[in-house]
Amino acid sequence: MNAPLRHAEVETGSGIAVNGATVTYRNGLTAIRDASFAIPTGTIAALVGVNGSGKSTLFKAIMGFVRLARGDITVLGMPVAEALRKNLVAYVPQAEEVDWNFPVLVEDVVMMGRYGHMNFLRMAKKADHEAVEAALARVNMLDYRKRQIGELSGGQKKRVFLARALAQDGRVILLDEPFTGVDVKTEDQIIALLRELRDEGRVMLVSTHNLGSVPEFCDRTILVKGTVLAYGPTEETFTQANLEQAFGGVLRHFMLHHNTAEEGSGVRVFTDDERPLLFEGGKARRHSPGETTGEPR
Ligand SMILES: Nc1ncnc2c1ncn2[C@@H]1O[C@H](COP(=O)(O)OP(=O)(O)OP(=O)(O)O)[C@@H](O)[C@H]1O
Repeated sequence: MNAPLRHAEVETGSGIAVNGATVTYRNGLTAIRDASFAIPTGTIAALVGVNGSGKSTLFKAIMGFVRLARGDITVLGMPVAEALRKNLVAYVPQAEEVDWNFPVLVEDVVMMGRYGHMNFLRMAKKADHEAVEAALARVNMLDYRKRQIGELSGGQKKRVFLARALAQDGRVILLDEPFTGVDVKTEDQIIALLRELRDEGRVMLVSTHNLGSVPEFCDRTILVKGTVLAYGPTEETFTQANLEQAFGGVLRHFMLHHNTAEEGSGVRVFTDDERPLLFEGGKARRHSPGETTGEPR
């Protein structure tokens, strides 16, 4: 019998359930040990941790790219291999994983999301073209459909890969650092889109270094450091104490170097996109636009 999940949740509509997962790479390094978390459908969850903490390894495990030495993962209640066969898992990669010099048009990238729906000849049908068009319209990139992918800005590239996930109609969407290299406006657009997708009952798992945005739009947070340190509703897990455990000195360094001011129980953390994160009584919230920052409250 499997060990019970930490913060045991019995959820109907299970989105992703990772139970005691351990991944050891060929060189003998165990990147993730005994990791457990569960995310229900209709959720945006943040996967938060420092570089090398194992976020990508968890993504790879959910996409079946790496084998589990122990434990198991189910996606929408089925084993990973079955969910992949049914084309249910979509992936939005980090910019660094993509060869931007490869000569391919925006609409061709989005069409790749349809491959799993086509037969082995990969002949696009009317429905496939319609899905590509709808996906590009949804991310406001229809006007760029004939552009070379390498000719786009960082935020536009992200939106094209989001459109690919939409064209695929993935019920579970894994997004690796979706806010790196995008401006605040694009970040807001992406967040708005993720909220719509959540309301459609999809599951989004978002790996991010941008702590500032997490309490704003992620319902759940999973803190990673070689294992899952904590997971659950963001208001319970995204606490100063848990973040310090996950980030160790890095969080303090981050605070020290970003004009943090401590007053009473509130610690202001000025994040890289200039929208500070504020810890009050150990809990985080983001400053609202217009709210004064740096002033005693
Ligand atoms: N193919 C591999 N073979 C051996 N070790 C690996 C491999 N891929 C990753 N690792 C190691 O596993 C650990 C976790 O790496 P992982 O890429 O999952 O971290 P991450 O949290 O995604 O980091 P980042 O934020 O930098 O993307 C690291 O120590 C890394 O060096």
